[in-house]
Amino acid sequence: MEIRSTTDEDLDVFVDTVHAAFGLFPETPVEGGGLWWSALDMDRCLLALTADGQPVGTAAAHPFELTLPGEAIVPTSGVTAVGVLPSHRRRGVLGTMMRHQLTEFRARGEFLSVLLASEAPIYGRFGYGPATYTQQLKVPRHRAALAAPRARTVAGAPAAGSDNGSVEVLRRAECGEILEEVYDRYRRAQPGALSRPHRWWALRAGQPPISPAPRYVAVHRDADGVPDGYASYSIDEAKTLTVDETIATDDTVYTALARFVLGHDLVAQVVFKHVPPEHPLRWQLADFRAGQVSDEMDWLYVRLLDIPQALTARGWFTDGELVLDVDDPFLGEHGRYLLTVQEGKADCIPTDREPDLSLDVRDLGSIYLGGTAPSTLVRAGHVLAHRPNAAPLADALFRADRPPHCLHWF
Ligand SMILES: CC(=O)SCCNC(=O)CCNC(=O)[C@H](O)C(C)(C)COP(=O)(O)OP(=O)(O)OC[C@H]1O[C@@H](n2cnc3c(N)ncnc32)[C@H](O)[C@@H]1OP(=O)(O)O
Repeated sequence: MEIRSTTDEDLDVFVDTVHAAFGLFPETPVEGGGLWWSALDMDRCLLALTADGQPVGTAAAHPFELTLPGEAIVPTSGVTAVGVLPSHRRRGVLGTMMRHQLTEFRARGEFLSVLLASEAPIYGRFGYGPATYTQQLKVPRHRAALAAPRARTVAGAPAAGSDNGSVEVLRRAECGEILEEVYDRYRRAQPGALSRPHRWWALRAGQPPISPAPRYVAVHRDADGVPDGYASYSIDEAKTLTVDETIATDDTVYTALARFVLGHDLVAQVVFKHVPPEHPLRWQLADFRAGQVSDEMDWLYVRLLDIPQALTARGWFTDGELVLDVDDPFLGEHGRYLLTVQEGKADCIPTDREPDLSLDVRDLGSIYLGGTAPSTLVRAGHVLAHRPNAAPLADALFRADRPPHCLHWF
């Protein structure tokens, strides 16, 4: 089995092979782009070939930036387009491609990698753990009233800022660069969010609202007219208004956009796709049970490649000290680290002190962004706590400024 990097000349073979692996036929290119694979960087793709040169496997990586807790922005490779022909499965082709990729990422100086998994059991063995989660929120319109915010200042005035902005509805094709600019501001402050490289928007490569699919977009502007949020949506024959994504640079803007779609005439229900866990919108509904949560699922998987670098890159919100004993069976590595957090910054050095927690690198990937509590993995039997207060201390340390969330599909 040979694994080799591709060039632009390999695009057709790559696209045919990955589609055959998924049992699909490649779509016919359309003018104006819109095809997911048009955004691939061919010099970051791999082909697996048999001894007689037949392509049987594919893997690709997008160069993204990932926002970590504390608004730290780091480069990462987003693994995608992984496929092995049905005729060549379970012979180790994927394992060989994964090893090749991880070596390449490290050679580029990257200390973590991410992906979205087609099936949850595939990637744990390669050191990837689910790290962000997403869910749908459905609200019947007749139960969609928002409660008045209860928080008051000491002087008794409402504490929540009122929205001084405005909402304008545009067709997707009329939005110009507004969505790209607003998304970029949003993702820089949202832990777990990925950058969307300009070429994705230019090529219309991705899911709505990036793709050319027809959409209306409610664009929110601040008091000075500067766009600071949007909700891209469509309404079907069953009178369901489905919001592809609600992107807001702060909570007041999110509330204004939610209020707008929830108040839309001639609509029976509103479905918000991709709501982050613990999002305040459910609490804002006057009728808590009006918000029906469904389709909760894992989204971004994280794989650490350099543990001290990764742990010192993110922001921290509680001081403390923890010894982590980390096993990386796929890469055949093992390390014990003393993590010391002081005033928002971490130091992470090798140690031979007794460990507080012993864990697999995939589980460290799951807790890294603050979206999975270490104590949950202790209770699940995956992480071993060596003393009673190790898990609560780890929970407090790893918790992020807000739950990580990613809604970029790749
Ligand atoms: C990030 C993305 O692109 S997600 C898209 C992933 N691709 C797909 O789902 C397309 C359809 N599936 C496929 O193309 C293939 O089945 C792949 C790519 C998932 C796996 O490729 P293979 O070459 O068969 O995997 P490989 O032989 O290296 O398997 C390595 C191990 O993973 C296991 N494994 C592989 N696929 C799966 C799966 N879908 N579910 C559970 N375990 C799996 C194998 O059993 C093997 O375990 P072992 O080492 O204990 O024996």
